Amino acid sequence: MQEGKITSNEFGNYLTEDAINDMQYLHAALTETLRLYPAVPIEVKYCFFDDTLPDGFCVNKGDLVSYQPYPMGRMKFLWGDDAYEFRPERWLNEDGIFVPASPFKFTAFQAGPRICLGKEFAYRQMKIVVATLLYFFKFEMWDSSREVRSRTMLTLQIDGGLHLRATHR
Ligand code: HEM
Repeated sequence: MQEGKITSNEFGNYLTEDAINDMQYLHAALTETLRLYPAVPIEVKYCFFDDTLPDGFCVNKGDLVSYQPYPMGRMKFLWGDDAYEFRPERWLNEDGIFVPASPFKFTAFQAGPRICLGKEFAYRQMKIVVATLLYFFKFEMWDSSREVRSRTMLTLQIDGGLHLRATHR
């Protein structure tokens, strides 16, 4: 620990409700990460009865219907020409305040009555962990020439892991 630096326990005291709510850019960066790399990349639903979807498409009992957060997060007609770019600013208004997208467009947490119950809790956890790590450490790729690829399982995983070098700030 460098002289003059606070400890991680002391840093924790700064992570109040207000401080976490004020982390608008971090909220945007986490959302942008989930847009491009949704933890659940592909979802399948089973129809319990015949039904008509909002666009008029008919489904029958026993049909499987899939919605796919991974490709949806990269569709240019949904996100614009820079859909493949990691740009947290797309989520912020001119005052730097996070503006949520419809959960039917940003589907990483699903949407409707069965939307992820832990969504807000997950954001809080992610903000606490990321804010603490970034306060104390700088991260860089262990091998900057390596291309990071994801692997689609039930959840989205990083092929071969993500090897980083962490140095104290
Ligand atoms: C970044 C983190 C998370 C993501 C991306 C995420 C995503 C999702 C998704 C896509 C579903 C729908 C699954 C399905 O029905 O097929 C879901 C459901 C659910 N999640 Fe999360 N989740 C996250 C964190 C959490 C946490 C931390 C909790 C608990 C504290 C949680 C609790 C739940 C529960 C209870 C459901 C079921 C809701 C229902 O079926 O009515 N999630 N989540």
